[in-house]
Amino acid sequence: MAEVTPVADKVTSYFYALLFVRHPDLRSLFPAAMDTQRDRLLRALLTAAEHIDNTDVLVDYLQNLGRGHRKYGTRPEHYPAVGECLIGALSKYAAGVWNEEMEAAWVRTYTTISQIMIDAAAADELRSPAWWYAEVVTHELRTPEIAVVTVRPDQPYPFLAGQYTSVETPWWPRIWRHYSFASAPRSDGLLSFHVKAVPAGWVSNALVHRARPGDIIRLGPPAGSMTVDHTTDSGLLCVGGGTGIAPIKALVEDVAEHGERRPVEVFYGARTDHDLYDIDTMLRLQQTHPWLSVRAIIDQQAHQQLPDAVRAYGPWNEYDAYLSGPPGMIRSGVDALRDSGIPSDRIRHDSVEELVSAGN
Ligand SMILES: NC(=O)C1=CN([C@@H]2O[C@H](COP(=O)(O)OP(=O)(O)OC[C@H]3O[C@@H](n4cnc5c(N)ncnc54)[C@H](O)[C@@H]3O)[C@@H](O)[C@H]2O)C=CC1
Repeated sequence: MAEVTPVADKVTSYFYALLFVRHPDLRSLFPAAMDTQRDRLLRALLTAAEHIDNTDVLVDYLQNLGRGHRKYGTRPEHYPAVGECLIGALSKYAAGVWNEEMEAAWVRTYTTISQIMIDAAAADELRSPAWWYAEVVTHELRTPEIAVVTVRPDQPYPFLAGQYTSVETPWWPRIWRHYSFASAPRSDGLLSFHVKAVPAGWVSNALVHRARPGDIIRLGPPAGSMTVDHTTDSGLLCVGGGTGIAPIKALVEDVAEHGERRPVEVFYGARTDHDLYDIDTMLRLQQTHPWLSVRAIIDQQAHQQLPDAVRAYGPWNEYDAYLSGPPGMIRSGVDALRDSGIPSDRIRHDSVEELVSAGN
C-alpha cells in the first residue's frame, strides 16, 4: 500500500480501465460518472490495510461492504474478475517491489476479503431485500440549501437510531450517497433525512432542489455503529455540526423512548445562526425532557469551532460521546474529547472515510 498510495489515482484509473476492457458486461453496474466510485475502491483497500491486525473490526467492515454491494447487483462470480484486474493494476504500479511472494499474498488476501463479502451478502439475502423503494411523502425546505425529506419505504425498514443508509435518486442512476436517519424508528414506518445541497453534489442537489412528494428513491441497507448502548446508564455527550445534528436528534429520541433518565448533553454547531435550521426541534425536545440539555455554538459568535467549545465545558470523563458532522469536525472532535478524558473506545462516530463522499 505504501508503494501505490502516492499514485493512487493512476492505480484506480488503470484498474477500472482493465476491468471494463476485459469484462464490458460489468460496466452497467457502475454509474456513468466514476469520480467518487474511484476514490471508494482505494478507501476500502486502505481501510482493510489499516485494520489488518484487528480481525473483528475488519470482518465487520467487510461484511457490511458485502451486504452493501447487493444493491449494485453484485454477484459472487464478479469477485474473481475484480480480483484479477486489481492485481493487474497493483503489480503494474508497485513493479519495484512486486514479486511472486507478494502476488501470492495479495491473492490470499483478496480471496479472503471476497469470501467474507460473498458470505455476508448470501446470509443477508435470506432476510432482507437488496434495496428498498421509498416514496417521498414530505419535502420541507428549511434554508435555501437544506431540506428535510421524509419517505415511506415499500417494505418494513428495520434500523437503529444513529445509523445511516445509502440513497439513490431517479435522476442519477447508480450514484449512491450516505445519509443518517434523522429520527429513531417510528411507529408509522416513515424515515427522514436532513440534506444539504453542496457544490457539485449530484445526489444532494437532486434531493434538495428537485425531489417532490410522489418521487421514488432507492435505499440501501442500514449501517453504522453510532448507536446508544442501553446496557449502561452513563451520560451521553452528543456533538452535531451542521446537518450532523440529524442522527443526534435520533439518539435523543431513542433515549427518550427507552424511558431512561440519563443526562444527555447536546452541542449543536453551525457557522451562523441562520444555519441552525433544526434548533427549534432541539429546544422543543429540551423542554419535554428534563435530562436533556442543548447548547447552540455558533462559530461567528463563539470565535471558535465546535470541538474547542465542547472541550471548554468539560471534563467529560463520565460520558459516552457521539460525534456527527463534517470530517474535519470529527477528526478534531475526537482529539478534543480524548483531551477531556474520554477513552477512545467510548467515542462513537461514523467512519470518516465514508463521510468524505457522504452527502455530495
Ligand atoms: N453521521 C454523520 O457523521 C453525519 C455527517 N454529516 C456531515 O456533516 C457535514 C455537514 O455539513 P455542514 O452542515 O455544511 O457543516 P458546516 O461545515 O457548516 O460545519 C458545522 C459545524 O462543524 C464545525 N466544523 C466544521 N469544520 C470543522 C473543522 N475542520 N474542525 C472543527 N470543527 C469544524 C463548525 O464549528 C460548525 O459549527 C457534511 O459533511 C455531512 O456529510 C451529516 C449528517 C450525519
